[in-house]
Amino acid sequence: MKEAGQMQDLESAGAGRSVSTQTDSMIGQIPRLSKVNLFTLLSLWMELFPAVEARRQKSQVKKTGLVVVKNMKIIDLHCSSEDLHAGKIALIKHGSRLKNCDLYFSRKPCSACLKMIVNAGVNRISYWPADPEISLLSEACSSEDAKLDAKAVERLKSNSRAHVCVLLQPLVCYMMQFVEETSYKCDFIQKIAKAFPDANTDFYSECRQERVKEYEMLFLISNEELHKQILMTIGLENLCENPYFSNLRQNMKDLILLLATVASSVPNFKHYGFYCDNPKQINEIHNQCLPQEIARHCMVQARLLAYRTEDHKIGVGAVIWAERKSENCDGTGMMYFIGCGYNAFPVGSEYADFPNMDDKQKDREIRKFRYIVHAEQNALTFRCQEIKPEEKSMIFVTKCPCDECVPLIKGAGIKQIYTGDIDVGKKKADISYMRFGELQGISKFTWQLNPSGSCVLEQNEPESKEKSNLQSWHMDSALPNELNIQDHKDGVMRPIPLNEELHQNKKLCLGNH
Ligand SMILES: O=c1ccn([C@H]2C[C@H](O)[C@@H](COP(=O)(O)OP(=O)(O)OP(=O)(O)O)O2)c(=O)[nH]1
Repeated sequence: MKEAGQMQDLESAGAGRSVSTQTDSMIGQIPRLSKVNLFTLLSLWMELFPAVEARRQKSQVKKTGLVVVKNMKIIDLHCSSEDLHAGKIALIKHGSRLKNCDLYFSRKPCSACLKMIVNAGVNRISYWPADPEISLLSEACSSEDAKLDAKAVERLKSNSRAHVCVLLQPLVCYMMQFVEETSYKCDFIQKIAKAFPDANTDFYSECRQERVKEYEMLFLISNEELHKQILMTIGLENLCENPYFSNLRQNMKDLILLLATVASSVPNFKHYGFYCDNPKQINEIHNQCLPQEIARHCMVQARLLAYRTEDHKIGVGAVIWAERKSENCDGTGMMYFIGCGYNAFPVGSEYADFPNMDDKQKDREIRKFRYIVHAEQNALTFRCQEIKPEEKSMIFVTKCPCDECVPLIKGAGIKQIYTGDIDVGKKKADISYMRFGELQGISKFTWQLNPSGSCVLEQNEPESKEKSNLQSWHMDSALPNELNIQDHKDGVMRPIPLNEELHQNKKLCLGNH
């Protein structure tokens, strides 16, 4: 089997650890997402980065997400824009620094991208085995150009030093169950569940189901025969036979389900979102909240990272982004990636090198707190870009930053924190969360009901669908009966009566991808 054989264990390759896959993927009691699957999931998720411009709907070129990895560390996240494919964006951004990098694409890249990235000396190109970037689906299927492109890609592949392959690993035992449980239990869902105890619909399951459907449409070819045809055209004929084909589809379905589950844990529900408690702050430009869809998108990235934790009790993920003053060539608009991390013991350590008990343990020497590196600390340490003081930089953390991390975030010059506030004000034996509440000089956006719109929301109102216009900035300073939407393009404030908005948004929304 040419490519299925490449579904190998990559954990130890470059990861600096000699532990076996099973030990590594089952730290203590909780299952762990493999790095390869994390990169793949993030590439799919980047394809869904909320569009800042009109999508290429009619074009045969599909939007593509891309994760750039060096030494098994994520160094950038991209998504194609109106003008540029993801591979070309990576080339523009990194040039020959792509040498020896591994690239994870949400679709097999077209020949125009492939020839450049191969030429830059990349080490490996992994892609999701469904419809490629130059689509072979629908009427376009018969397009001569699409088939020619697929052939050219094969030729480039066979003559290149880079390894062009499909890397999908089966999830470890109980991974899916664990992701389902932790997603449901996470702060974002629980806060809503507590506020609406009588809600007669299980909004979380509804969210999840809708997302599963949506992502299956996008990332899985429902007709198996058509899928086989596409695999044959893109040089994966060896995967068309069973059991390889059914295994491949099962792995794809599992990853789609996992992505949908994590994505629904930061739901687009009523007027819940990341809001600032201090309305005075938001008039300053550096303090203005991101569009909620983008904030949720980045928080889901952080939540995915948390499934790589080495703490057997709680996973924490953090991702840092910044906003340039002008448009970027990337499909992420003005946003660009700075770094990411999760809570883990120091790099190079082996499982069992360090104590891992929590503060309920009487013996202080065997507690984890002096050894585990926090998600924010890893994101700052392994960042691949400088944090520029003149730019709006922001960190998304799945858990409220603790007292050890708050001064680090501030000292690094990060302007905004997006997080939950479940532990705020808590003082535990070895870790406390007192400083976040008192923190000044950084805007804090915590998960809550929009403070300016909450007064008119009734418990049994239809769920609200957020406006998908990402060129609008939601402003917290709205009058009680209306939400002010600022058109970011022309700077004009356009008030939308809340009633009208609710009327437009009857259906529970799972995001507007
Ligand atoms: O800003 C932070 C705070 C904590 N952590 C990580 C470090 C450690 O791995 C875990 C500790 O979390 P918690 O405070 O919830 O302690 P616990 O002992 O795991 O849980 P609890 O005492 O709530 O039962 O979270 C971070 O990554 N960033």
